[in-house]
Amino acid sequence: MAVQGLHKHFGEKEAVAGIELSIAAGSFAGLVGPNGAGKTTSLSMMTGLLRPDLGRILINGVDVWADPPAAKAVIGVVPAEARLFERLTGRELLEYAGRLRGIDVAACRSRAEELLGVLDLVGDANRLVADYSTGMRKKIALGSALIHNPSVLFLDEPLEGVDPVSADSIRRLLTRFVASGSTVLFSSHVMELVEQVCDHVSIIDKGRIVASGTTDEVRGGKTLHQAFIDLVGTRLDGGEGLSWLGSSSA
Ligand SMILES: Nc1ncnc2c1ncn2[C@@H]1O[C@H](COP(=O)(O)OP(=O)(O)OP(=O)(O)O)[C@@H](O)[C@H]1O
Repeated sequence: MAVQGLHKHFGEKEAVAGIELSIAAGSFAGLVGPNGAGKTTSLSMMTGLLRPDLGRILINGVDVWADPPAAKAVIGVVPAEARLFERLTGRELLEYAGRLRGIDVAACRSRAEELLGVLDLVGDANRLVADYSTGMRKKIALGSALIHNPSVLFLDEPLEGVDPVSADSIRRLLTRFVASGSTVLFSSHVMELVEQVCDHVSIIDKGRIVASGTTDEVRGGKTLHQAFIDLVGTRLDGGEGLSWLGSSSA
């Protein structure tokens, strides 16, 4: 997939200021950046949810904003806070997601069972999504985004609020998905995770890509955490102000 000259303003605020990205098929790519850097805005434009002011996004050569149905047919999306059909059970939600994607009933059923198994949700498959925990919601949203076997999967903070066991099942599923030749692009604040799973990393700050390449290139011999701090800078000056904070002051 490729992103060319992507821009977005909200009033005076330039949220995304000319992003260029090129991610090869079969990559496990991470988009990292501080709060407010423009990750969610960029992902929303890439997935056809927010119209760019300028720029193009190409997925398998299809321009997302010139032909949204064709582009959306080959992508899957897991937003940071997925809006799910709360009154369906987990199993029903997966089957429904498959049916919406035009997959026949028998295939939806068998794919849903396999996904429930891999995501460790078999025991909760007949509970309403409204009663799911944060981690279970992330997992069922991921299953719903994968059931049509997309070529590119976009995830916004996929492991936020997810316990280590669920995080591991999500990570394994994504790794398997990428190994089959599909592409993952996800945003995260968790540098250790990105460093561990991603072969491609882009760092975004104030709406601009400040580093992009293989994980080793971007790290440049340091940890990704250190490279990130060096590029983006520390946000809080530890020496100035806050003299009242702490037990030594009255
Ligand atoms: N709908 C909106 N209206 C006005 N400003 C917005 C809107 N959405 C985002 N912004 C602004 O655009 C900038 C980028 O926001 P965005 O949500 O893309 O950042 P982010 O990198 O995803 O941040 P976080 O890591 O905190 O989720 C921020 O300054 C934000 O306040």
